[in-house]
Amino acid sequence: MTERLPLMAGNWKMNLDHLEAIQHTQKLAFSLADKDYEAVEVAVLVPFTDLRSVQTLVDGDKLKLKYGSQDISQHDGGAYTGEVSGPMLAKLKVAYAVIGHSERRQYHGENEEIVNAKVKAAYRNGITPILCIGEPLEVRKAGTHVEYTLAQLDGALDGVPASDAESVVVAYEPVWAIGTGEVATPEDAQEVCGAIRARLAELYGAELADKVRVLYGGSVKSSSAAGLMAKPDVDGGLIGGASLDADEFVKIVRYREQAVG
Ligand SMILES: O=C[C@H](O)COP(=O)(O)O
Repeated sequence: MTERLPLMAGNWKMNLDHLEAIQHTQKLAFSLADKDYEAVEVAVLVPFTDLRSVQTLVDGDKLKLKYGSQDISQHDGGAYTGEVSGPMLAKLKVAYAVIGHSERRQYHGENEEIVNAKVKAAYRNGITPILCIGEPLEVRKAGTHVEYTLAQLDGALDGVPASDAESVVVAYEPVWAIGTGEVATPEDAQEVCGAIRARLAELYGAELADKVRVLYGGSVKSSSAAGLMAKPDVDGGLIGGASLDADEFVKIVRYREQAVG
């Protein structure tokens, strides 16, 4: 089995202006040591207006912190008012773009076709997608959460070749656990993350599936991270609210020091 480097990615959502972003990034940079980065890849996924500030800090101070955007346009340029393109993001050297977050699906009408086009736009521009999938509460209650989530995965990766898909990061985020304080149990997370890897194996082969990092997201805190990370198919976290507190985020990065709750 491949040794997958865990990824802890902080999704700031629509929080922290560019001045606050500088402060927050400096605090993370000060707190995180080389040994943290050796054990875990650490990324911040920031509002578009923060990207240039974060890039300047990362480049200037040669930080090992990775950064990315929370969205990407499906188009590479043109008359698309308000959109930010892959080439623009690539110029800012973003490593990642979050694609298909449930908040974008819910509030911005992003369907499978758009998510798929955005995944392709990211790859076209050398950016790694963090592809978010996961079921709403009613689907969980109906017990069809695995099928629902795998259908989202199939749709998002439709027509994506293995040479691209091998680097994808998939984030399983059950909508009922996002921002609610209701974290999925490690067993819930493993059930779906394991099914995602199995589907990747069906689509692209076991070797590729073994390399892909599958994250869990939804109310992750330092008190729950170790338990989630103990599961074999959970390779990291997509962390919203808790990533806005630098000390708490650093504790999550150091989940190995926390008790498995
Ligand atoms: O992208 C992050 C997820 O939406 C989780 O957010 P949360 O940790 O605030 O629940």
